[in-house]
Amino acid sequence: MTNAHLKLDGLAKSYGRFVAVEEFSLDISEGEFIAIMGPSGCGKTTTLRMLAGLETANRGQITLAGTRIDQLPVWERETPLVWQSLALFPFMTVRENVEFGLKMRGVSRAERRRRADDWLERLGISSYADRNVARLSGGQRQRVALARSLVLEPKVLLLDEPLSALDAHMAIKMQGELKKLQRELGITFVYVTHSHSEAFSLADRVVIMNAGRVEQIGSPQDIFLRPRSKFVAQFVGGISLLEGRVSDKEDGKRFLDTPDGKVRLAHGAGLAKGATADLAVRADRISVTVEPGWGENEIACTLISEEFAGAVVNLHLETASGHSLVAQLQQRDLEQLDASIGARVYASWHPDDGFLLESTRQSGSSPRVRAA
Ligand SMILES: Nc1ncnc2c1ncn2[C@@H]1O[C@H](COP(=O)(O)OP(=O)(O)OP(=O)(O)O)[C@@H](O)[C@H]1O
Repeated sequence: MTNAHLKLDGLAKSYGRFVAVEEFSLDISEGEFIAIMGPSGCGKTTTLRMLAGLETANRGQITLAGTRIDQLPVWERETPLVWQSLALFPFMTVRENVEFGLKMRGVSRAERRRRADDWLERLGISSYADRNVARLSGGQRQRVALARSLVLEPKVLLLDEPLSALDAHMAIKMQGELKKLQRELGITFVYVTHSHSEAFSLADRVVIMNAGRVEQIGSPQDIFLRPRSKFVAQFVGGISLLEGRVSDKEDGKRFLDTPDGKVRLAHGAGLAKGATADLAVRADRISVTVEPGWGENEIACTLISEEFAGAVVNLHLETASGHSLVAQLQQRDLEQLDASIGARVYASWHPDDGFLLESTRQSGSSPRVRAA
């Protein structure tokens, strides 16, 4: 038994021998905001289309509020999809677009109008009600697309990169509005996006996909602070990875032998001697100095480049073995560092700030084509 509102159980989709989605399982609670992320082609849209009923899964089940829906046609699913190209009817007015779904469901003219006008009002687009949608800005069209789905009072709203056509300013504004709306209505959102900031600021849980598989599901904090695999660490960014072999215990402490020297692992790092492991350290936990001797875990590096990112600056470093590390400094600390590009510097961190990745699967290493 499960009390999941929307349950995806082992969903899989192939096109010929190409595996678009290998196995997707997720229990979603009522009113939860789920974001699905991953590189282009990893299977995000295919997953959403299976939920919407626009694609038939080869395997697996979808259950909504205890009822199996994967056999139902699109119009009986109550899981409308709002997608990037919007697909509004260009020859209709804003109000006609919003009323369309209700008309298809046989709702009376007066009731259609009342409900459509209510949503136009809520989304701040009443003054455009009689305008042709072709004469709206991207942000206005986005609101019409939302109104058109929300007027049907869906249990789940599926959104495929809904803000990708908007400029950065409008996208941020709409992000806030979407989150507010989702909270107020208590509707479950499943939201596909390429934008890290959208996923991490909006979602209750983020799903990271890679080559048709789910790599990690967790709260934004979990994913950001505790990426499970090398792939997720690299995808999320801002994390330095060091490969090595776990060495003998010395004075009760465990070390990792890396090509750039020995580094101490956090207490409780439970790996057997000789095991290979990937150590991850967040960029904001790495200190950079021009003199050695400041930290317990210290690696000599060359300063390769500085990347300004507002109040902070990312320093890209290279170890003697050619490994890349990234350290995030405050502008003030950078001024104090006084090191130019090409200079020898020392990257250090506290052992407790390093964590071992659970899985060492490489990006793109999973076979995606089934044997004939
Ligand atoms: N109808 C189809 N026939 C064959 N292959 C398809 C079909 N639809 C999708 N694919 C392939 O399945 C894979 C997953 O596609 P999907 O659209 O789900 O990716 P995505 O993660 O949403 O990518 P993007 O971020 O670029 O939109 C891709 O390699 C795509 O080319």
